[in-house]
Amino acid sequence: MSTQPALLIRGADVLGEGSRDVLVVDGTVVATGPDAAAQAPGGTQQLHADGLVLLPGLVDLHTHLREPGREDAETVATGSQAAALGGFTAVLAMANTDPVTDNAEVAERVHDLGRRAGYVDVHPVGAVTKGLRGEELAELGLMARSRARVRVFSDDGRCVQDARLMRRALEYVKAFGGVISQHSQDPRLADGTACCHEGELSGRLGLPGWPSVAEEVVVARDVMLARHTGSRVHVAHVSTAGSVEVLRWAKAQGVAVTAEVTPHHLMLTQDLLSGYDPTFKVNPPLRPAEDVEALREALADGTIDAVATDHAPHVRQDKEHAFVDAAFGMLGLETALAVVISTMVAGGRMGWADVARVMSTAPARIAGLTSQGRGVQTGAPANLTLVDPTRVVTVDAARSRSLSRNNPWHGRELTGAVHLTMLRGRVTAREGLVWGEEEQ
Ligand SMILES: NC(=O)N[C@@H](CC(=O)O)C(=O)O
Ligand SMILES: [Zn+2]
Ligand SMILES: [Zn+2]
Repeated sequence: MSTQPALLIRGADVLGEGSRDVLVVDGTVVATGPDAAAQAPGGTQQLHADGLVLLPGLVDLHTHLREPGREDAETVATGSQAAALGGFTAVLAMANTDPVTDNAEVAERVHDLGRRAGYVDVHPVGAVTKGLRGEELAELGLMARSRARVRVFSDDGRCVQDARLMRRALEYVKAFGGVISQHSQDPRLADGTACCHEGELSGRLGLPGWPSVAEEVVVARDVMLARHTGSRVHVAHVSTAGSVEVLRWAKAQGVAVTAEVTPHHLMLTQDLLSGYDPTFKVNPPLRPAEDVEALREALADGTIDAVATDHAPHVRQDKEHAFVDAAFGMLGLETALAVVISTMVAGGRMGWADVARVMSTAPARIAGLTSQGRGVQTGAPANLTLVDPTRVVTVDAARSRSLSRNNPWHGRELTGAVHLTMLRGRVTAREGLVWGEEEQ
């Protein structure tokens, strides 16, 4: 392994708490503060970071990398590049691949592809049930003990509908500190055709309705199963005010439940569907403004623990259909931080320490990652993200590193841009370029 030159980051605003120098040697933060410069060994490179905010590297609990099986939509390498450009140093790769990540062999393959690409730590999520069929449990223990050390399990894309299976899965993963991440959608209340928030709009547009209660009944049930089993449940892509109410109650009872919200559910509303553009078709659907407001409030007050992208790339042929026939999902890795800054920081609802909590520390804790989300402290691995907090960027879908173009942010002005991302001291992305392109 080649050794990295030491790096002194000068004058960055660390978590918004004031400017400090940070010295990185051999992939580790070795000093912060006034004496960092004095400790720098000969040959240390300097990075002038005045006006930039330094955050711990972001961790995404919910990414679809599509490999194996749909390498035309995304690969571990291209998704990892998009992640690094978005300020991430670790991503959890969902199990709805082909073949499904429901055994140790596929999990290790995804893990190793991530290692080889080298832009972010790729942690495979294991399926809860074999083939995502919802019938029998997948090889949870074997995946946990594999080289991939799987801790997060999800049938995402599908809901684990059977309460008995969900109960057994929760009991099983408790033994090794795992967590079940649930795609909360009661398929009897919102089937596979449901694609528009159920209400006046779905009626007017003539689209099959996806009622809020289809999410809320599953969240409520799972909270009770978590309480009963004493195990951990995580609610993926929370989208309604009612789910927030259930979460608030459950947390007050001390139930081990955590939840994530996506950037799109924090900013975009259902009225975008009136043009029938399949770019805005996503599961769960975009909701009314009242839900968006409830989600923002819940993120700010800690009821929702984390922001997760649900980056869901799809090739043109799967998206360019009549709205009802198009695939569900939208891109998110490269824009997530800017959306959080634009919706939560710019208006003063959250500070930088909160951003670090919801996009790094909390997701790392939920996923059981010990070398991520550690903050900017001496002795911690140098997984870091430098942000230009006031730069306004107009999103251009054509410039994305993702192989797919289903980008709901195209043409939007967002505040905040990733300046640099570092994984264990190595620069993985810098000003729109990824590692390897830099030196040319
Ligand atoms: N979110 C989506 O609309 N789609 C996801 C699956 C999922 O997260 O449910 C996908 O895999 O495309
Ligand atoms: Zn889902
Ligand atoms: Zn998903």
